[in-house]
Order: sequence, then C-alpha cells, then structure tokens
Amino acid sequence: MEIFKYMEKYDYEQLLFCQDKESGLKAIIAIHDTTLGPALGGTRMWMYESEEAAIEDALRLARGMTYKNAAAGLNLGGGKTVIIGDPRKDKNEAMFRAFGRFIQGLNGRYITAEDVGTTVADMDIIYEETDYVTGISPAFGSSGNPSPVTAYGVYRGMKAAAKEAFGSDSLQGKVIAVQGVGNVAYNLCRHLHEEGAKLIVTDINKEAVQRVVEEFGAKAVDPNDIYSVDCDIFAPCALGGIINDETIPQLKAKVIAGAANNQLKEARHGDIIHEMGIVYAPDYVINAGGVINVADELYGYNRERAMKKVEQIYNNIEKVFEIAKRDNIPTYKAADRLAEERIEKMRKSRSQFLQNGQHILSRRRNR
Ligand SMILES: NC(=O)c1ccc[n+]([C@@H]2O[C@H](COP(=O)([O-])OP(=O)(O)OC[C@H]3O[C@@H](n4cnc5c(N)ncnc54)[C@H](O)[C@@H]3O)[C@@H](O)[C@H]2O)c1
Ligand SMILES: CC(C)C[C@H](N)C(=O)O
Repeated sequence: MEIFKYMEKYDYEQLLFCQDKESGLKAIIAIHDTTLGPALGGTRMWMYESEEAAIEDALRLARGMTYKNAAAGLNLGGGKTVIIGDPRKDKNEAMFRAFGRFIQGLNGRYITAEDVGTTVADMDIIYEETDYVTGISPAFGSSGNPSPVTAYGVYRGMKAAAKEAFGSDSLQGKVIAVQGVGNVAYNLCRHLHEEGAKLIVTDINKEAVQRVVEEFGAKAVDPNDIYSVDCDIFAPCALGGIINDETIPQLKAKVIAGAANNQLKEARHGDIIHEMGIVYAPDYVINAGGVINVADELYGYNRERAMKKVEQIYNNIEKVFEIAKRDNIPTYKAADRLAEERIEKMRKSRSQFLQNGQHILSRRRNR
C-alpha cells in the first residue's frame, strides 16, 4: 500500500503508529480532517489479517467520522483508532493506559470513544491517562455506553425514511427485517416493538436471537435468508458491505435504514438501489446517535440536551432526502454533499485570524 498516495487521495491529515512492547499495544490512529474541530472517533479492537488491513480500516473509518460528525452538525472533525488484537483475549490495563498516554500526546487533536471490540470499562482506563476520551462511566458524570442512544437515533431516522416511502412515519404494523441483534439492534427492536412493528430478525449468535424472539415476539430466520424476506424495511445492524451485487436482487424492502457502518459495498450499489426506487437512509447520518451523545460530554454531559440533538436525526434524514431531490442524486451522494458543504463553509470562515482561540475541551474544564 502506498500510504502517502492514499492519504493524498482523500486528504488525510495524520496517521500515527503507537507501539508498547510490555502491554502488547499496537494501535493506529488516523486523523482525517479537523476543519470543524478536534477529530472524534472510536477505538476499534479487531484481529486484522495484516497490518495493511488495519491501516486501511483506520483510514476508512476516520474519513467516515469526518462525514458523520459534519452531517450531524457537530463541531468535530473525523478520526479513528484501530488496535490490532483479539478483544476477548489480548486486552489488559497497561495496554489501555499506554494508549491513553499516546492520545494525551496529541494534546486534543484526537478524542476517542467506544467502537467494535471496546467497552465503557476500557474508556475508563484510558481516562486515567487523558482527558481526551468520551463514553466513560456515568459514575464520572459521563454518558456511558453509546449503543442505546445510537439505537434511538436509528429509530428516529427510520421513521423519517418511512414517511418518505409510505407517506406516514408510523411504524405500526410495518414488517421490519433486522440483521444482527447486538448492542444497538436489541435496543432498536425494543423501540420498534413498542410502536407495534412486526420484527423478523437474524444473528449468528443464537442467544441474541432468542432474547428478541422472547422479549419482542420477533420471528427468527437464518442469516442468509434475511435479505429475501417479505418486509417493508430492511435494517442492517451487523456488518458493512452488505448492500452488494449478491444481496440487492434479493431485497423486497422499500426502505433500507439501519445502524451498520459502511453498508454499501461500493458507491455504485447506492446508485442501483436508488434506481430501484428503494429509500436508503445513509448509514452515517442515521447512526450518529452514539457520537452525538458522547460529544455532549465536551460541554459537560446533559442527557436531556443530548437526546434532543439525537431526535434531530429525523430532520437530518429529511434534509438528505431534500438535497437528493433538489440535485437529482441518490441519497448516499446527498449525505456526502450535506457534510461537504458544511466543511467547506467552515474552512472558508476559518481563514480569519483569531487570537487566543479556545480549545473545545477548555469548556469542560471550566464548568
Ligand atoms: N454501538 C454504537 O453505538 C454504534 C454506533 C454507530 C454505528 N455502529 C455500527 O452498528 C453495527 C452494530 O453495532 P453494535 O455495537 O450493535 O455491535 P454488536 O457487535 O453488539 O452487534 C452486532 C451483531 O451482529 C451479529 N452478526 C455478525 N455477523 C453477522 C452475520 N453475518 N449475520 C447476522 N448477524 C451477524 C453479531 O453476532 C452481533 O450480535 C456495527 O456495524 C457498528 O459499527 C454502532
Ligand atoms: C464515538 C463513537 C460512539 C462512534 C461510534 N463507534 C460510531 O461509529 O459512530
């Protein structure tokens, strides 16, 4: 992989390799763009097949956070970390403390939080070494696990997408196929069940499936069958890349709205579903609830204020649909336009000189 060539292509600012032999830490921090503010994005721990795969994932996810934060209206740039290792076996306290010191060394250019393979307990350890971490325990006056809030945002965005497709945002009686019923989707299923939706679910984890079957009366299907079930809405909440050449011909849903990051395998798949008349709620707009919630910690966490912002995901999805119609483009491109327009406006206004510009985190210290 030609790293500088790749960084230049998507205009990345910085890529850092962090190594600590004693604890086994091998982390890669990617900072994509800090035009809007410090880069905020989670830390993923995963058993990557190669170092190249880890670098690619860090870079791709960091850029995704730039767009997610911009489209959500946050004054934050985009970054992400990947730690190479098995989250079930390779974690230890010294590793997260060493990682916390590396973050501290960046002096606020990057702020971390949870992602796949990391937990609130891990963030609490990082917090021993640095202030630049969010998603820490409520015991510290913080926001805790972002997943239930992400789920609420997906629920709100799904309602906006239903309104676009069916003329009403009510999900009562709608058949919704949910792929993956982990941390986010379990909570999503609860909201959908409470509104009277009918759930069809799948997961490779049988216990997770059993829980939603028992608690929410969901019908279970095999993982390979979820794409072709008769449903109104398909909610991908497990993996990326699941909207692809193999799955698209199977889809019967009129709406795609779910939590998973990077749902389109390639951009052209967004064009194909657009041509088919499927209403697609772009992933990084609908799943921004978690980052909106943790970002509120930077102002001194207030749950009510954070949830009000998460409610706005409904309006953000509507905005995407408006841009798509205005410019006659698919919704995934409209989402990019929403984010890029905001970044460009700020880039221009930032050319003004500002003496003693305060860092966003200084507000947290002064409260
Ligand atoms: N947690 C958050 O706040 C958050 C925020 C934004 C985006 N996301 C994205 O949402 C998705 C879900 O996140 P999560 O925190 O719920 O993760 P999770 O690991 O708790 O849940 C994912 C579930 O998908 C299942 N799964 C994996 N492969 C599958 C397959 N082939 N078929 C069916 N099920 C499969 C897993 O067994 C697991 O139960 C991820 O893509 C994540 O990146 C999460
Ligand atoms: C900051 C985190 C809550 C980000 C979350 N993992 C996401 O992908 O949006």
